[in-house]
Amino acid sequence: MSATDKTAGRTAGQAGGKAADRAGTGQAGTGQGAARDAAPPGVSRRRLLGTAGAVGAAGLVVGGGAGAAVAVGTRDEPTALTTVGSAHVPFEGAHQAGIVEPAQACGHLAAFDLKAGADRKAAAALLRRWSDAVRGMTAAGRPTTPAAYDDQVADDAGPSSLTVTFGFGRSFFTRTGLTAKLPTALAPLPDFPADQLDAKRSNGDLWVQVGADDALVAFHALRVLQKAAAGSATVRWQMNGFNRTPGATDRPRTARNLMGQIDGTNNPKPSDADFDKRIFVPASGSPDWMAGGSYAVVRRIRMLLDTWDHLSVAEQERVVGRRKSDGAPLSGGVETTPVQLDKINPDRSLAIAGDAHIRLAAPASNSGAAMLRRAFSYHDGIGTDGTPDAGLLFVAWQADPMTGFVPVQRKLDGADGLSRFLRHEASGLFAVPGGAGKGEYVGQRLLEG
Ligand SMILES: C=CC1=C(C)c2cc3[nH]c(cc4nc(cc5[nH]c(cc1n2)c(C)c5CCC(=O)O)C(CCC(=O)O)=C4C)c(C)c3C=C
Ligand SMILES: [Fe+2]
Repeated sequence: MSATDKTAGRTAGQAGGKAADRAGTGQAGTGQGAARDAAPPGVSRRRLLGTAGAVGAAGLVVGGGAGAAVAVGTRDEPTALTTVGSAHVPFEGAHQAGIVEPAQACGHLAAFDLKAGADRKAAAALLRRWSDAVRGMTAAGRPTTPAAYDDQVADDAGPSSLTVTFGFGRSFFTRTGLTAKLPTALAPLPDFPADQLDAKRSNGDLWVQVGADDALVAFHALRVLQKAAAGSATVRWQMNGFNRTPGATDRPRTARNLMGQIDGTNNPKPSDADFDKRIFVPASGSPDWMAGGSYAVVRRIRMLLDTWDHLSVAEQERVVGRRKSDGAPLSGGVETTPVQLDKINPDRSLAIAGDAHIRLAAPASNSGAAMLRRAFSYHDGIGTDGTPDAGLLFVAWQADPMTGFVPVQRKLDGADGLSRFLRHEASGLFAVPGGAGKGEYVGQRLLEG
């Protein structure tokens, strides 16, 4: 089976409805793990054993004898990539890649500012260079990188589900004289009283989200973008994140965050009737260049882990409203059981506490407001206060932040039980246009329309 074949299987396994030219939300049962974890039918036993390290080598002796081990080590023929390396996500599509696909194991978020004098034409040329480079790097088979940018860091790997997603910050429109095309939905986020934001690590003219299931592939992609930006834009900030490695769990499971909670369960699903409406700007939407696009709210949320870890598991569960072991709501059932916010315990207390995170964040508590959360964890060592500088690179996707992130964060800010253990340290809002068609670059309708 070729890399493309495997990808076709992966995509079909994830497709859950209308939005699903690329689908899956990192939820248990959406098929992400099924595709990533499945025994790779086209991968030879030779390859499996040859890459399995010490454990594999031991297995080899038991299963195939020492002679087979020698054969693996000495035969000089190309071997198939595992499914992790060969899985690829198409660059072209109605929506940009990196929104509905499950969050990969490695992620980089970066904002770039245009250099003084870089105008609309320079920005268009940059987006063209970036799109062409990403088109090559995400392709099936052996990814290609424009020779001028290539450092060969990702040479031996496949695309590894690489996605690169581009967005425009509010300042981009002033810098390029495109204020007539500024979306209303890109109005600055309101000040949330509990925020402790660092302006230098917030916002920016252009935003890039890189995700891949291999750390070298993700690094390489960001490095290529940075080189392609030379002369036009410089990095304003960069944040590096991670998730669990595909195949690390016994079956597809929803991710855990650094507080140990199962996080992502009640995300909108591509199979939901209103998924597209909630997450993507419709074809008839305004401005027209945002058709098929989405708005990304990015928050670097530090977790006060030393304080959090002092709570008992029962206290931690009360704060969130879900069981830590399996993510089941405290109103009963299993992880996927709908939450019953009005459930009363025998002692007449609320099963989901009045200030529980899932009560205050639920669409039912926010006039239906919903967003697609697709986060990476981060760990930047120990902070100056001696505690882990770790938390969540929270990325929320929605058709309009005013019917997604904003009302929910207004409700949560300093008020839900979880906010006592969090600190919002950086923030950004970006307009992410629809995907590029064949031969197009991302943002072409904005920059040439
Ligand atoms: C403004 C939006 C949100 C912020 C900021 C946010 C931060 C945040 N959340 C967790 C952990 C969990 N969140 C969970 C559910 C959940 N969170 C939000 C919104 C924000 N979270 C929503 C809309 C929901 C779904 C609510 C529902 O409909 O039930 C959960 C439970 C599992 C799940 O459904 O995903 C956890 C756990 C952290 C750690 C965090 C900041 C670091
Ligand atoms: Fe949350």
